[in-house]
Amino acid sequence: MPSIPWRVISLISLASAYVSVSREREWSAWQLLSSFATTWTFQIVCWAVWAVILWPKYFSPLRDLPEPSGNSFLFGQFHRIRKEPSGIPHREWATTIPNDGLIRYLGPFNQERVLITNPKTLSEVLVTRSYDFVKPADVEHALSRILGVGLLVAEGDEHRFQRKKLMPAFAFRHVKDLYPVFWDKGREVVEAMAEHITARGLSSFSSPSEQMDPERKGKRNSAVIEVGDWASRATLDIIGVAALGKDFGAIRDPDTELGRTYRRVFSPSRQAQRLALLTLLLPNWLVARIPAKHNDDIASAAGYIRSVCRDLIREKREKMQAARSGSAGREEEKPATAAAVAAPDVDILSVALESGAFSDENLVDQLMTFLAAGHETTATAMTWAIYLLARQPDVQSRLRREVREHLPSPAAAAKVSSAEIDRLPYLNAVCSEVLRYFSPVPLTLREPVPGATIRGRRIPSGTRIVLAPWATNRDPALWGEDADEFRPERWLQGQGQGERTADDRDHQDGGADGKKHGSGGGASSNYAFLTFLHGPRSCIGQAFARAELACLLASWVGRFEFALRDEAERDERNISVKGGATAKPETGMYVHATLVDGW
Ligand code: HEM
Repeated sequence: MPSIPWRVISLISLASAYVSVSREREWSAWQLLSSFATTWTFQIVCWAVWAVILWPKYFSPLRDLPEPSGNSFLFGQFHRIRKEPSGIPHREWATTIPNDGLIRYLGPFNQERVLITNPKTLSEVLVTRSYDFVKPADVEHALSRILGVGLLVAEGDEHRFQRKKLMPAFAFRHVKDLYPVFWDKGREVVEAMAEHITARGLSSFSSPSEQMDPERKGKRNSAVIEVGDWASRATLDIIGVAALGKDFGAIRDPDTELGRTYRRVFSPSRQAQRLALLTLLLPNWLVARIPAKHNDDIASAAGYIRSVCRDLIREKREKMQAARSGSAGREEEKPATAAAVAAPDVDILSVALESGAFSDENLVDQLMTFLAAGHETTATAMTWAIYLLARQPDVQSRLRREVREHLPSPAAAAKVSSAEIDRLPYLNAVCSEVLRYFSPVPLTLREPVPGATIRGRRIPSGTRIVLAPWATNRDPALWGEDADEFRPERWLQGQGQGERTADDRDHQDGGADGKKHGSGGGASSNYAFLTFLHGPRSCIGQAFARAELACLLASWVGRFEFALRDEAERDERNISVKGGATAKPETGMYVHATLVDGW
């Protein structure tokens, strides 16, 4: 749907109102206003009929594309999209509607969306013409209110510049230094969970005699936990230490001011969703100024986190200057936590500061971006990982055996290096399969710049381009008939046994710089795995996220056995999934966690 030409409509209305009242000998401001309002309303109605009914049905150059049936008159497939988790209808359409890489469907007010379904069209949108497809204006506006113009929001040359300067901080040769940070935080969260489990296990026995009963002793080591909460606390601390050099302390205390403020900014409320819907009708700047609680909250909470980032940058600059001038820094300036000690100045902020390419304010934007992009994504991957392992105990046991055989127990307080994690084939296969099977980001959107084409077909401005990992990652045409099975073994087939070098890692499938795409998992194309996208706008944190997930998963599975609390959830269709930027269980993921001795 072409976007509403607010300015043109308002200008025409003003001109027409002026002409009509100026013919009168005497006229009042009220007459001018009412003439303006009448012309304005008339034009909006004409525009609406054109854009909502005539354009998509009779004039759009996309109207001959295959599309799902059962459109509502004004809302296309919107009711279904709203009712089902993001990506599920797309998965069905991609596999059931014959298509040549493009499927059109209609959204609210018959806005046109184009789902990109095959490797040829994906490669065009993501790699060869990547800069012709930008973030939709409303998405960009919502993000930039909080994040400023960081890497996630920047477009064109600004994006190219930022990406080039930040790449060294996310290249594997730097990420490998962060493995000990990931492992340390894995150890910390495992310890905290173990304490929680033993306390909960005990409290479920009411009398002291019950607590002493040896038959019930085993049960003291078991409790129901909500995986998402623990995962989210662990990944918040990790992104804090690894990106900012600041420990949020969320594992120890989930209710710190910073933690609470962070949740206010980054967890969308119902009101946020309603305001987002309003942007379909009103300009973004106007919606942002509506005096609603959400708008106030966002402004104050984002302001607070930005001020914390500013302080961190200042401290870090001072510390670096002191180090350069030969001073080791005063005792009280030294990092407080074990994790921070393990990572003196390997955090991403330090590397970005060293590059000298960013102003302090732009560095704040980048830090906000890493907090937004790198926290809930990995926490969501952990949540699904534990669910899938609880559902498939054979996979879980095999993984536990591998971990216990090759890695030190968290109790040993030993350091773990990248080489130790990366040489565990089953751990890496399980992580890849989790990321394929339940991609944390179910879908993402783009809009064409004027004149953009896909496979020679002009894509009108305002059309939404939909990239759906939840569809592509499970497409049998790309993965084979077992696409809908969680089968880590697919990543072991034909795997070279040699250890990968830093160069290999930087250029792996969908590599952080998007140069080269090696296929894996037995898929027929490199583009079959869409979790981190591909090309210049692929996830820059891919190597970081994979390493973090592997370390967390290894420490959790080594220490605990997980089993489903609710057997009905064995069928994933019984789990209601919350929409938003990441797709996770709506009411949390509750599992039985039992401490396993001997490690
Ligand atoms: C499993 C975890 C993760 C997943 C599934 C994931 C997925 C993605 C996806 C799909 C995008 C593209 C979004 C779009 O353009 O529409 C993206 C971009 C990005 N991600 Fe990640 N991400 C993960 C972890 C991380 C981490 C840990 C960081 C940082 C430490 C990070 C930083 C970024 C940044 C900065 C971008 C913007 C890149 C650009 O536009 O050049 N991500 N991520």
